[in-house]
Parts: sequence; structure tokens; C-alpha cells
Amino acid sequence: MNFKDYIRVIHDFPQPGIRFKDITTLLQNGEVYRGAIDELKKLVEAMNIDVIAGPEARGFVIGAPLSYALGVGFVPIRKSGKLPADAIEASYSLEYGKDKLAMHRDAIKPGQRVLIADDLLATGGTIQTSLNLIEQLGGVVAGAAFLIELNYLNGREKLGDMDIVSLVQY
Ligand SMILES: O=P(O)(O)OC[C@H]1O[C@H](OP(=O)(O)OP(=O)(O)O)[C@H](O)[C@@H]1O
Ligand SMILES: Nc1ncnc2[nH]cnc12
Repeated sequence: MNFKDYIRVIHDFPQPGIRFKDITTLLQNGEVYRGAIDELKKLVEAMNIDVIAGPEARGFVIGAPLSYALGVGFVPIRKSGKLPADAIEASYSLEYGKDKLAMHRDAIKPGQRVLIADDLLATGGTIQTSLNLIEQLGGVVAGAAFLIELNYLNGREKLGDMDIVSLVQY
């Protein structure tokens, strides 16, 4: 399946100069969406993970079905101010702005092997911050899985020797 054919590129959104990779056109096709999750499942199966963590909002769309397919739990990494119980937070910057991410303090048990799942790796800021939060909670990041990787932003380099898989590269 050529997943790239189902991703729409929108120029100058949300800011001039950004080529936005819109996955809504892939998600609306049930066969292709399922195909992408099945493919990611194959790529991460050997990582021996206990739980998947996905950053809001598009990380939920990839992380939750992947959790279901693997039969492991799902932990939401949310934007600041959304989680109801005791949480930790960290600030970060991304290709087109700045934000704050948060996780419940009891979301990860010490020693658990965590896979971070998201739709897209750009500068790596979101994943680096997710890693930081997961490690503060005592988790071990086993790897990261994406639909899309933007090679021209070198996010992979920022993430050191993390085991990273992606289905489509630009
Ligand atoms: O590698 P980075 O430079 O950090 O960029 C990648 C992140 O940017 C997008 O999320 P965004 O923060 O736009 O939020 P959304 O999922 O709510 O649209 C995307 O879904 C990734 O999470
Ligand atoms: N170019 C891009 N397209 C879609 N999502 C993004 N998140 C960060 N950069 C992005």
C-alpha cells in the first residue's frame, strides 16, 4: 500500500512556508487506515512494549488503534490544563509554535517499556518532551512510531539512539 498517495500536502498552513501533511485524507479510507496501523504493528512488535503513549491530538489517532491491535494500554499525553488528576508538565517548541504537554503522575509504572506513537515526526520537539515526561515518571522509552517523518527537519538526530520507525518519509 502506498500510504503517501493518501496524504494531502497543504502549502502555507498554519503559517507561510509550512508544507502541512494532512492525514485526514488517509484516515477517511478505512482500508488504508487499518493498513497503516497493521504495518506499524509489524514494525514495533519486537520492541516488547508494555504501554503506548500518544501526544494530543493526532497521536491519539495513531496510538489508540495501535494499542488495541497490540493489546497494550494507552496513555494520553495532553496539552496543558486538560488532565483532571495530579500531573507533570513540560514546555516545548515545534515546527510552527510553542506549547506545553502534560501527563498524569500515575500514568506510567516505574520500569514500564513505553512506545511513543504520533502521526508525524518534524523537529522532534514533541517527542523529546514526551520522552522527558515519561522518564520523569520512571518509564523506559522503547521506541517511537510515526506515520510520517520529515527528514528535512532532522528530528531523528535530536532523539539520539531511540528506535524510530515511520511509514512515509518526505
Ligand atoms: O516534531 P515536532 O516539531 O514536535 O512536530 C510534530 C508534532 O506536531 C503536530 O502536532 P501539533 O502540536 O500541531 O498538535 P495537534 O496534533 O493537536 O494538531 C504533530 O501531530 C506532532 O505531534
Ligand atoms: N509540516 C507539518 N505537517 C503536519 N503536521 C506537522 N507538525 C509539525 N510540522 C508539521
